[in-house]
Amino acid sequence: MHGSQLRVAYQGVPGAYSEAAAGKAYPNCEAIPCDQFEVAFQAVELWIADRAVLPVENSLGGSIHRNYDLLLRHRLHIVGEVQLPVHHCLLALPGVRKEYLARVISHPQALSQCEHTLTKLGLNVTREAVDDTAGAAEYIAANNLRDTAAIASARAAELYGLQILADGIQDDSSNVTRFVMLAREPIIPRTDRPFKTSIVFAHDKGTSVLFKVLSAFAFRNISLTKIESRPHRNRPIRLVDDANVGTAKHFEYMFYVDFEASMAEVRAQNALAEVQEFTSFLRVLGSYPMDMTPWCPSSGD
Ligand SMILES: O=C(O)C(=O)C[C@]1(C(=O)O)C=C[C@@H](O)C=C1
Repeated sequence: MHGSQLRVAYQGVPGAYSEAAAGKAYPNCEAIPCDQFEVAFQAVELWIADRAVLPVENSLGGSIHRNYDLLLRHRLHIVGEVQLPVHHCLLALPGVRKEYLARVISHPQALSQCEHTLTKLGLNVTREAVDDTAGAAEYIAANNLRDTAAIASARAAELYGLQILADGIQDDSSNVTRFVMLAREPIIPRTDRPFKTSIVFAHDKGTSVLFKVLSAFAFRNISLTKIESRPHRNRPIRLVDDANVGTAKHFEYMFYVDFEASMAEVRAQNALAEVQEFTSFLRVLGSYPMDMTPWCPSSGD
C-alpha cells in the first residue's frame, strides 16, 4: 500500500479530510486537489493521477450519494478502502468570538455531522454549504470574514491561519468516514486476508426480487456490510396498470451492495452467479482488502 511517487486525486483543497484519507491510503503520495468529485474520476481516467480517494459514507451523515452515482457512470475500479476518524473543529479568524458569528459554512456532510452540537453551542446561525471543509476555512481567511466560522480540521486552521473556537464538535466522538480508492485496473483478489467486494445491480421487476438476490449471500454465510439504493437514471419510473384501481408509479432503483468476501472465493463466485439470474444488470465495482486498522479516533485531526 506504499504510495511514494503515486499521484492521488482527491476532492477539496489542502487540509480537507479527503487529503488526509489519501495520505492514509498511500503514505508519501503526491496528493492532487480537485474541485469536484467528477474531476477526481477524470484525473485518473486521463492519467493525470494514478488513483483517486473519495468518500462514500460517514457514520453520522450517511452515504455520499454523488460518489455512488459517479462509480456507475465511470469505469474505474475500487482497489481499497480507508476509514478515517473525522474530528471537526469550529474555526474563525483570530480574535473573533462565538457571539459575533452570523453564519457557519462547511461541506454539507460536515454540517450534518455537527448539527446538534452547533445548536448546543447556541449557534443558531445560518448554516451554508460549500464544496469542502478546508475550502470553507480558506474562504474565510481570503475574504477576512469576521462574522463567519468554518467547520474543518485542525490542520485547516493551521494552514489558513484561523483559531480553533471549539474542538471535537462532531455529534458523536467516534465519527468515521469511509473512503474508497479507485484505479484504472482492478487488483487481483486474494484469500489470505479479509476482503470486501462491492457490486451494483438492477432488476426488471422492481424491488420484488430483492429478497431472492440477498438470500444468495445469506445462504452462503456471506455478511453484507452495506446496501444502498439510488434512482435508476435510465428508467426511473415503471408504470403498473391495474384495470380496477388505476396506474401505480413504482420507482426503479440501482442497488449497491458491499459484502465480506473476496471474488477469489468460490462461495462469492457462486453467489454472484445466482445473483446474475435475478438481475438485468450486474457490475462488480471491486474486490479489495478491508481496512482493518485498529481504532484510533484522534488520528483524523
Ligand atoms: O470537505 C472535506 O474535507 C472532505 O474531505 C469531504 C468530506 C465528505 O465528503 O464527507 C470528507 C469527510 C468528512 O465526512 C466531511 C467531508
